[in-house]
Amino acid sequence: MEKEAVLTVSDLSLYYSKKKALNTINMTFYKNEITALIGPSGCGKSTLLRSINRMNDLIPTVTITGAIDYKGKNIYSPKVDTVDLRKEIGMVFQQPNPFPFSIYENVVYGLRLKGVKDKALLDEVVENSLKAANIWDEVKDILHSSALGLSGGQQQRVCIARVLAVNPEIILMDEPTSALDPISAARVEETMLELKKDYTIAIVTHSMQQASRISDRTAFMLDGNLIEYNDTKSIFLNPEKQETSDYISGKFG
Ligand SMILES: Nc1ncnc2c1ncn2[C@@H]1O[C@H](COP(=O)(O)OP(=O)(O)OP(=O)(O)O)[C@@H](O)[C@H]1O
Repeated sequence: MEKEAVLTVSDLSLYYSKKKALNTINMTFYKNEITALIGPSGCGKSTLLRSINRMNDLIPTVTITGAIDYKGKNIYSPKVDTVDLRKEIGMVFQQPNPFPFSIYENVVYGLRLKGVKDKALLDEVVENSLKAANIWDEVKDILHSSALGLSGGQQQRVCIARVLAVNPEIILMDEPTSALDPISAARVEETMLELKKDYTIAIVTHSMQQASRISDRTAFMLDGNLIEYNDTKSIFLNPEKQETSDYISGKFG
């Protein structure tokens, strides 16, 4: 069955001042899939990921050409409200970044900003988001303790719950497990596999094992170019391009 496209990147180029970091990228992300972006350091993975919810707009030297179509609109159209966009296309970072508040307040942060006051509703969102992020059982009795008291892996799952609480469609994850120990990383990977039933996920990873374990599709990037994009099995078992083959066999990067 044809997969449903959620977001399409068309001829996207991005400069930091004069440095070209993305060169005419074309790719489509599909619903309920995990798409991995791989490639050596500096190839533009994080830049591409951050372009998908316009995080690069926060950098004054950035210029962008091309388009990213989401729900029939170019997200770079001046009419798009980036605050709303970043709720629909949420982001989880490499370093878990909980706010210095309770676990509960971390999860409801986005809803409080929207002015939601209904306690029963907030309680429900907290429970559902923490359950979906695979951490409810560990924190349900300490919801009002500081999130900073949790382990790194638990903090990362609370950050995932914070993203889920505002009901996103797409979750962008920039090396979400690289700061975690292997057991915590495995819990986050399990969480991602659960989440893809309801969400679409794009992940930047340095770990080819991680990409091959959890992603449905993999994009290999080099020097700002998208070299090859295919289902993950094909990329790892039968790459079409020599550069892809060299990278996955560890010849560089
Ligand atoms: N804020 C910035 N200002 C200027 N140049 C930047 C900025 N962010 C990234 N770059 C440059 O753009 C290029 C792509 O960087 P990017 O972080 O997207 O690569 P990456 O593949 O994610 O790397 P890594 O795997 O090391 O995180 C690099 O040459 C980097 O130095």
